[in-house]
Amino acid sequence: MEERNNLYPVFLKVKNLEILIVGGGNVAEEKLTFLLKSSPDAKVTMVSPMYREDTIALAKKFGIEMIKKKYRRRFLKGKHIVIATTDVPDVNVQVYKDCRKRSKLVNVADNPPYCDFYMGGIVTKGNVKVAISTNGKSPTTAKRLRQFFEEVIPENIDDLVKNLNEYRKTIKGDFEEKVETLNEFTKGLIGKKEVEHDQD
Ligand SMILES: C[C@@]1(CC(=O)O)C2=NC(=C\c3[nH]c(c(CCC(=O)O)c3CC(=O)O)Cc3[nH]c(c(CC(=O)O)c3CCC(=O)O)/C=C3\N/C(=C\2)[C@@H](CCC(=O)O)[C@]3(C)CC(=O)O)/[C@H]1CCC(=O)O
Ligand SMILES: NC(=O)c1ccc[n+]([C@@H]2O[C@H](COP(=O)([O-])OP(=O)(O)OC[C@H]3O[C@@H](n4cnc5c(N)ncnc54)[C@H](O)[C@@H]3O)[C@@H](O)[C@H]2O)c1
Repeated sequence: MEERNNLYPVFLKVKNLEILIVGGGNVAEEKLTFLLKSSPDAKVTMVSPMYREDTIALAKKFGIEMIKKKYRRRFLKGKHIVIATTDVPDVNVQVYKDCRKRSKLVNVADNPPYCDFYMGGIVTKGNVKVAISTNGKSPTTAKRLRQFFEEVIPENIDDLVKNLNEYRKTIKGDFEEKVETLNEFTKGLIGKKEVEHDQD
């Protein structure tokens, strides 16, 4: 069987979730930067005895709580998602074990066997978001694809979404009729006159 990405993507309301980042170095800063780029309203706490200057500035800007201590199990309390980024492999593995034991989602950054989930390449255009994964095989490809889609997805894609959202409210009929009307109306968008499987 050919290899295939079986990961299931979800779009988390991180505004309502508690995220903990363990560590405050380069990797922590990279993960935090991309998290906040996608989701500036994410609720994040960091725990680390040392932070980079730029990380402190970023944390201040986005209201992120910073605890200046070494990781302890008790810092997991109330957290839903945990990202471990320290330069001490044993600490990262301990975070992983502590989280698994408590059924918390955990990602040891850049360490696929110790990840319940992977961070993705993310493109946001208004209400539209595209997330990219290479199944952990090539983060560089995820980054390049992200850059590609940032270029090709038109800035005004959000106008279309908003217009269709308004139009959708005005359509009469039952659910099936509405679906049919919306599908008919948007056929041209994918550049084909005939769409064979309209529900796909
Ligand atoms: C997408 C992105 C999101 C983010 O970080 O938020 C992300 N990595 C990014 C960049 C990036 N990371 C690395 C490089 C250097 C080039 C290289 O080494 O390849 C570059 C590129 C660069 O910086 O140019 C180093 C690296 N990363 C991982 C490993 C281990 C391994 O591959 O085995 C190593 C080697 C460590 C070592 O050598 O020791 C692993 C993971 N990195 C992932 C995500 C997950 C898989 C995502 C997927 O399924 O594709 C996964 C599995 C786990 C995770 O961390 O979640 C972000 C781009 C964001 C953007 O630009 O939009
Ligand atoms: N820098 C990179 O781009 C890169 C790329 C691939 C892999 N890595 C690996 O990832 C790891 C982290 O790299 P980095 O560049 O972020 O390191 P770093 O030295 O910049 O940061 C490590 C951070 O972990 C914190 N830390 C150490 N012990 C801790 C503990 N007990 N509890 C909480 N925090 C603790 C430190 O205070 C520091 O903030 C390293 O093992 C490195 O080899 C780094």
